[in-house]
Amino acid sequence: MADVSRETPLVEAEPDGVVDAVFGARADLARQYTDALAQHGEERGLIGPLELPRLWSRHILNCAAAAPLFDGRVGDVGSGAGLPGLVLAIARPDVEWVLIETMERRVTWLTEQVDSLGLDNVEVVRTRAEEWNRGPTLDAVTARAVSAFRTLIPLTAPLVRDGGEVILLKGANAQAEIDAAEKAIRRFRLSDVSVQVVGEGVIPEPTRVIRARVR
Ligand SMILES: C[S@@+](CC[C@H](N)C(=O)[O-])C[C@H]1O[C@@H](n2cnc3c(N)ncnc32)[C@H](O)[C@@H]1O
Repeated sequence: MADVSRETPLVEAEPDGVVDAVFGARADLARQYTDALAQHGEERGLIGPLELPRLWSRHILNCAAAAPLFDGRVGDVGSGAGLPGLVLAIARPDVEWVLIETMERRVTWLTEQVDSLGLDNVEVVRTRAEEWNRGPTLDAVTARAVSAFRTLIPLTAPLVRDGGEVILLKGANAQAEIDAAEKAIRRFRLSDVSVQVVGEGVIPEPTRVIRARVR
């Protein structure tokens, strides 16, 4: 008899029509990546089992909703399983993505996914963001679930060119995180710091981002 106590939690069914609406012609690539994460994410230490029943709404679609905000060459600091970087690279093949991740086994996963999805707009770089050695060359940097805005500023702003942006995926506390980051905002010369909600009326859980202009 099967040991039901060790069964994997059910993966969330794809919300009706939303994946096609968000990813368009790239919807099958998004499904391929989501299936891979559902199948291997837990055993490879990329995603907790409690996330599987909300994999589409809380993770994949939540990241994809931010896709229209980016242009040029964009870094994702602490990409982990590929959130948001791989999802964004699927949704926006016209943008170049640099996935910046320090942990070797996560870099291996990201590289495997880039290969199997056939993405030619993604570079995976194994480094700590603090040790990035290409200077302020990116048009924008994003991050999700890495740390509070106050501590993310020194990890992201130095990678961004003059006039570029940090665009960070955040939760309900976004405004409180901005209020707590006053010193770092001044020190790294950020301007136009704001909270924006994207994906309303399209995805089940709209996404909050903190946006700020660098220098
Ligand atoms: C909690 S996970 C979040 C992963 C993913 N962004 C997500 O939303 O699921 C944080 C990731 O950031 C990476 N990380 C933490 N600090 C970092 C740093 N200073 N530079 C690069 N990667 C970092 C960790 O190795 C880990 O993969």
